[in-house]
Amino acid sequence: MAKITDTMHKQSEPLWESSFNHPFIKQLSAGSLPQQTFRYYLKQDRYYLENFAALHAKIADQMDDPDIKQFLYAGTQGFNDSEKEVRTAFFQELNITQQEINQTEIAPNAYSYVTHMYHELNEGTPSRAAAALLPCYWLYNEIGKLLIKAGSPIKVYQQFIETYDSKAFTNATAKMIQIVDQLGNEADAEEQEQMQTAFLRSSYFELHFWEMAYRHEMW
Ligand SMILES: Cc1ncc(C[n+]2csc(CCO)c2C)c(N)n1
Repeated sequence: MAKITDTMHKQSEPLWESSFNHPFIKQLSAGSLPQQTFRYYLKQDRYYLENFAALHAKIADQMDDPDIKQFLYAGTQGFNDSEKEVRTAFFQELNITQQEINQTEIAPNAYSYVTHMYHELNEGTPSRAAAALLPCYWLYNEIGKLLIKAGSPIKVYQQFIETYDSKAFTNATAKMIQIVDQLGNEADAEEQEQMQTAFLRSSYFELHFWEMAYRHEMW
């Protein structure tokens, strides 16, 4: 039987291609991305990351498999220990203060993406929610691998790229793919389709996250 993640990857290909070719990504690599745009991205991403981390634990609570549970709980912990630390360093380098973070109004796409993930868990199933988390790992890992070859002349942009090409992150992505495949195998046909839809929608929101930052999207 074909792996559900292969189907998901294929279905999302046009959206992912648009992410790879988005001016935000192109300019991040070239070093021409305005710092204001990156600052905007980081402030919105803070909201996303906090919810993303919290969701790992909420999904883990509802999983039966002890390995999956452990990986997801570690995801919450890992975010709190490492990803947040990397971002704190970025905030310092770009002079983003706590006050500025507190005053950031959450933009439409960041709000919609987070709401979508909660919807998949609260109105759907833990397997659908896990599928909604996967593009976050997988797309960023593919972007990291694509961009690392050329790198970026701007230090923070280079550090950003390196985070997503790292061995630890590549391993976490592989594990998350394996988890979604296992959950896909255990799901019936209807839930498999819903998992694919959750993945596709997250891929859409990932693409629009770049667009949101690039256009400084507001309500
Ligand atoms: C919108 C958005 N999507 C994906 C990521 C990447 N990301 C966030 S948490 C995490 C798991 C490991 O820490 C990964 C890969 C991001 N930062 N922002």
